[in-house]
Amino acid sequence: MLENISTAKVAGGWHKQYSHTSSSTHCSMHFAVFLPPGASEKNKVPVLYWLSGLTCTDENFMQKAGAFKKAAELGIAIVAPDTSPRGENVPNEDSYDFAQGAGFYVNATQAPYNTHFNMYDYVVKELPALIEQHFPVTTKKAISGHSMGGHGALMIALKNPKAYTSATAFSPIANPIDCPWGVKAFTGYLGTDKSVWAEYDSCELMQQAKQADYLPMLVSQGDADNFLDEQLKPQKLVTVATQKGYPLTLEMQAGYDHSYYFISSFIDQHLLFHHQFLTA
Ligand SMILES: N[C@@H](CCC(=O)N[C@@H](CSC=O)C(=O)NCC(=O)O)C(=O)O
Repeated sequence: MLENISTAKVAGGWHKQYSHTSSSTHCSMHFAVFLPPGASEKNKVPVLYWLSGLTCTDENFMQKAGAFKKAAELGIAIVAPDTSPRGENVPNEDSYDFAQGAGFYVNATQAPYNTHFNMYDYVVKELPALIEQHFPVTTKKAISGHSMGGHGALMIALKNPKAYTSATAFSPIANPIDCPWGVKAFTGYLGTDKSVWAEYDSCELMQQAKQADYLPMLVSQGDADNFLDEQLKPQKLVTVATQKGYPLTLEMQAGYDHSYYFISSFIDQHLLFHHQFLTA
């Protein structure tokens, strides 16, 4: 059962927020959807799933990325889930990089997080099924995200290469098993067995990928990003991609930081990148 929370016309289309009870996270979840003008049961449109970063909700991308005009022009719907389960009964911590607002798009195995923190299942299975049931969309899907959400987008595409036409990321946490944000989150959600961590690490997954499962990837990274060297490490993904002949392009952008100012500067390019594969 979907509950509509807000509706606003934008760029000739519609931005809407919903809540629903999730069978994956066992709590109420919020998501936002942008429907381009003309989307209807007779004219279904493909979907870009957007995964946000630490501290975000469904609102950050929709309010700050400036994606609506280009998505409207290209006829692409955008769906932005929250970044974690939330609520009084959901475990939380007094930190910005773990628990609520920081689900890392994994299925937690460790108590007390394993009841609610199943964001992988939510994003990969439950949310697309819900979107395809209730909105005028096709089954063609692409995926993108920022920082923690960039990790989520690349990792989910690598694990489900037939489900997505293409994947892009802004400033992704490219190798979470080897950076402080990732080590903290994976220890808390997945325990200490690093073979389990590897199942959610884009570098490890790309290393295992079969050529028949390769899909086009674009990564944009600002060179003035404070998190670049310690947390993000996109060059490690490029090293694997080069070894494997994987079709990943990393574009370093001079002077840009980690913020939505960067995302809003290049979101049109990412939408155009996905459009060519969503409409092929
Ligand atoms: N300590 C900072 C960190 C929060 C931050 O920078 N969040 C980014 C994503 S970082 C990686 O996942 C973000 O998107 N913030 C929201 C926004 O609208 O900019 C802090 O707590 O501020």
